[in-house]
Amino acid sequence: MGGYENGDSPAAAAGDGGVILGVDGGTTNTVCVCLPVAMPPPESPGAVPVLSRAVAGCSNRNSVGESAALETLEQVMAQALTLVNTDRSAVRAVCLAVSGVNHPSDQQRMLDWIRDLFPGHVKFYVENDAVAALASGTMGKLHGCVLIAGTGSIAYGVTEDGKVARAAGAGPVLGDWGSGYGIAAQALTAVVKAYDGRGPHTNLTREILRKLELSSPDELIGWTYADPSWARIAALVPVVVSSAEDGDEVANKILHDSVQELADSVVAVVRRLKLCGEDGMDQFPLVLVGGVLEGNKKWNISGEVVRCISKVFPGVHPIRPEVEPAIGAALLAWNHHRKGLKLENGS
Ligand SMILES: Nc1ncnc2c1ncn2[C@@H]1O[C@H](COP(=O)(O)OP(=O)(O)OP(=O)(O)O)[C@@H](O)[C@H]1O
Repeated sequence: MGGYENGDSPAAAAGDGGVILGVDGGTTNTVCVCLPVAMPPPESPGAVPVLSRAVAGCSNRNSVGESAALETLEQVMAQALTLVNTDRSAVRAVCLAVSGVNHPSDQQRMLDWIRDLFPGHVKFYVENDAVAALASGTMGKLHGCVLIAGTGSIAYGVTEDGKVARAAGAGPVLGDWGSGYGIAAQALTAVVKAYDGRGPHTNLTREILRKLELSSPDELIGWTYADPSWARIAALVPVVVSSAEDGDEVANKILHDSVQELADSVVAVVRRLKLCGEDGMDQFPLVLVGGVLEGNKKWNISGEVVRCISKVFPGVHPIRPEVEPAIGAALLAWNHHRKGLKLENGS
């Protein structure tokens, strides 16, 4: 990922204009990137001059508690600055996009905390991590909708005047059926139902048992109780996809229903934010992120989701980001900082 030009010292690479930090804080890990303030607007993802990139562990306060999450954020930002031989005094703006920031009170608490770490002139933007994913597809512009489908799923939209809306993303108990967990849980349920005689025969039984090295559906009970972590269940999605590709009707129905769920969450967000007019023809970006939306040989989940959405909103403009969310967060802060400078200069 990026780096500074050969021959430049890190401090020179940071330049007199100072630096911007972008942080993508997740449950699995936390990434911080450092960009120079003095850079031309990047015309392509490859043109973003990343000065440094640091990685740390989980910073979701719902998973590890507030003090551990804040400590991780502080460490990862310090490490990114050390890698360019500079310190907090060089920072002009920071965007923290962190999972678990769902409410204005979460945002306010984090702002109060981060203000004490940096000099008074630094500008801060605290957002949900979905915002960094959106910005990674729009190169820092906050407008449009992002659909994330990994272990969990969420649709999150932002308008140019700052209104936000989300749909799904509430966890499996509250109906995220398009998520990796949702798809795999439906597949496991179908296997158990078929075994009981409550549902149709499905090749998912053979394929899932083979994958888990179990010999009977009875053993699934012990397997799920042994460790019900969402990611462990969600890891079965490729088995569902390959069974559907091989013509299994139950697997195909699970994927079609999940595609509809994902499309419905995007449509709900676009409607609520009026990102598209009544005729559905206005163009709006839809950034697609997460393992479930990766391309497959035959069963193209993201392609099907976009096809469903475009029946309602033909103006949908799908984007697969070419930069990581932390760079999206940094570009967002960089854009805000640049606009602020222009206003100060009266241009
Ligand atoms: N080829 C594939 N087709 C469909 N799904 C896949 C494919 N490869 C991996 N997956 C699924 O993608 C999910 C993991 O995606 P990702 O790594 O984006 O999620 P995560 O970061 O663990 O979750 P979250 O974004 O909710 O924190 C798992 O459910 C996995 O089974």
